[in-house]
Amino acid sequence: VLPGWFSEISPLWPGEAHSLKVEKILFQGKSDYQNVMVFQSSTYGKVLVLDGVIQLTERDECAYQEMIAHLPLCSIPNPKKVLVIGGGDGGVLREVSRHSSVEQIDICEIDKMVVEVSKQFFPDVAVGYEDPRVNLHIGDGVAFLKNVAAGTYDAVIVDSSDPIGPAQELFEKPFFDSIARALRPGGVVSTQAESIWLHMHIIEEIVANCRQIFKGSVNYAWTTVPTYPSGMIGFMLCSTEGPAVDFKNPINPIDADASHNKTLGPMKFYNSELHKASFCLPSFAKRVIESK
Ligand SMILES: NCCCN[C@H]1CC[C@H](N)CC1
Repeated sequence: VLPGWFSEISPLWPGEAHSLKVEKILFQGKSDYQNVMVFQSSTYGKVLVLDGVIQLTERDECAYQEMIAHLPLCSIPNPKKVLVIGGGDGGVLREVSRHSSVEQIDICEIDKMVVEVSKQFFPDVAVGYEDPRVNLHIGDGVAFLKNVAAGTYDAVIVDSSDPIGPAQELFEKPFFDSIARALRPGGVVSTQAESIWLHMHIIEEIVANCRQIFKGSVNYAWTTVPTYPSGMIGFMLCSTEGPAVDFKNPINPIDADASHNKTLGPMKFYNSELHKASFCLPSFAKRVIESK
């Protein structure tokens, strides 16, 4: 390791490693599930790292949190009940809370240390927990979904880390089955779906599973996140059988003047044009994803 630099080395992106200059290590701990670290970077603000993998930086977290939340929620009229699996840093909660139609936001995060560390070091991200509609459950998302009554949610957002470690089973078919069961007809799911530059095989398998399970529509969208491997990351956007959902046509714009948007400040990344553009794919990815 170069003095003063953090490099993100992982078997999930062999032969490459994004690096950030480190000013100061702010926290290092080991939870029941993973190593947790926070450092002050020179140019991306504070950085949250789990098992050596960058989860978010203050400078570019907006891209991921806003897109994973607003791509599904702006595609259906009046989302009321939303479930977040993972997302312990609170950033997705912050974005979901911008939707005034939402009445209930359940979140199931397996690692309590992630919640506590985010509240301590990333207050502008963990602000999502301050919304009275939020109900925090600490536990395994797989078990949580087994106890959810069928058809409960309008939207489920799976803000997971990578399929290595605690999040492994959040990429497998039984989990997608349990999401489909928890959604109402025409309900939507948005999941972290890795990078077309690095994980085309993982994406191919996820798309094949989703096509079997989600009989509405199945789409892959993407965004740029400079500090994620390959500088981008994608999402699966799927809907269950029922009222048709056209993810590429954001029918439910965010109520920009809603009171909670005053406390949260304006969005930094998401907008309706970018919503539409995010489903446009390079040919090598289109060939695989749209043929499945
Ligand atoms: N809410 C924080 C986002 C966590 N998402 C993942 C972190 C690890 C990355 N390699 C992929 C995205």
